[in-house]
Amino acid sequence: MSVHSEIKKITTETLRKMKFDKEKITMLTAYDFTTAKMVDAGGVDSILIGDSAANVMAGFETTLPITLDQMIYHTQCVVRGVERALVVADLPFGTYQSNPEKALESAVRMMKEGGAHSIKIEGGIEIEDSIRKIVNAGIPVMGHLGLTPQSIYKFGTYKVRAKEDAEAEKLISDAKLLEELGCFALVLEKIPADLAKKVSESISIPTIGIGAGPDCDGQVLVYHDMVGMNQGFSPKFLRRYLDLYTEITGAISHYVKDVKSADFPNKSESY
Ligand SMILES: Nc1nc(=O)c2c([nH]1)NC[C@@H]1CN(c3ccc(C(=O)N[C@@H](CCC(=O)O)C(=O)O)cc3)CN21
Ligand SMILES: CC(C)C(=O)C(=O)O
Ligand SMILES: [Mg+2]
Repeated sequence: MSVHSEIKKITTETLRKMKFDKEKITMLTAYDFTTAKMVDAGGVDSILIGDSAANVMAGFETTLPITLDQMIYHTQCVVRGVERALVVADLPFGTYQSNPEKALESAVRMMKEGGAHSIKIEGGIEIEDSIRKIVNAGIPVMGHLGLTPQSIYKFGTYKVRAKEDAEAEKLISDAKLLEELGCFALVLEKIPADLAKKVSESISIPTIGIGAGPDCDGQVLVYHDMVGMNQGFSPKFLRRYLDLYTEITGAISHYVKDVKSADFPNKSESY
């Protein structure tokens, strides 16, 4: 560790303390070095290398096809750009479910090769043994409940989850289980705001919401969605802070026009 480092790095302990102090936690995704530098400089507390990379980086319909090798590559790129934020990397579909040994192996690769500070996996009681195994190896685990996109073929839709009492009860007991298993935080995706509030108040680890209302301990969005690069995705929970799709396509057509008209490059741009 450098003696010159002045930036106070965010740790899982920082997030725990932020919940205790009622300071909201901010999280955004990033998948590459240049974006990670900007997201970190903007002051987010945590950066997620989401398996949403399958969608926004690779153009797949679901998150299922992305591989552990590909997630490790994205994580390596992000880690090189981050100075302050806590880095969380999604383990992709098929690398941790139903096999605790394989789960630990995947998590270790993500830490060792990817350089992540922690990992995130989707599910509750179904993946209890995998979580226990990974936590026992000293790897911080973030849980993910509610809409869990790796199970899209089980549910068939991306509709709001846990609206019925039975599903809400299971979500509450899963959240308590994740806390008991030693997860340091958990994502709550697309569930009723009242339920997210209840969960957030009933556990001591931070909840990070996406489409889970204002009472979570923090919020997460996909970078490409919040800067308006991703025009095709408009769920109600999304707030767009820029319209980069329009900005960037505008700049590109301007460049095309300048080259076609021989305006670019000019004398001062030539040797
Ligand atoms: N670009 C992007 N942003 C995300 O937030 C995201 C991903 N990709 N990929 C992985 C998961 C999938 N997520 C999703 C996917 C769909 C909806 C959603 O609300 N879809 C529809 C409604 C579907 C329905 O009602 O059946 C919508 O309104 O856009 C929300 C979160 C969140 N994650
Ligand atoms: C939407 C967030 C929580 C996620 O899991 C992802 O980006 O993959
Ligand atoms: Mg994900």
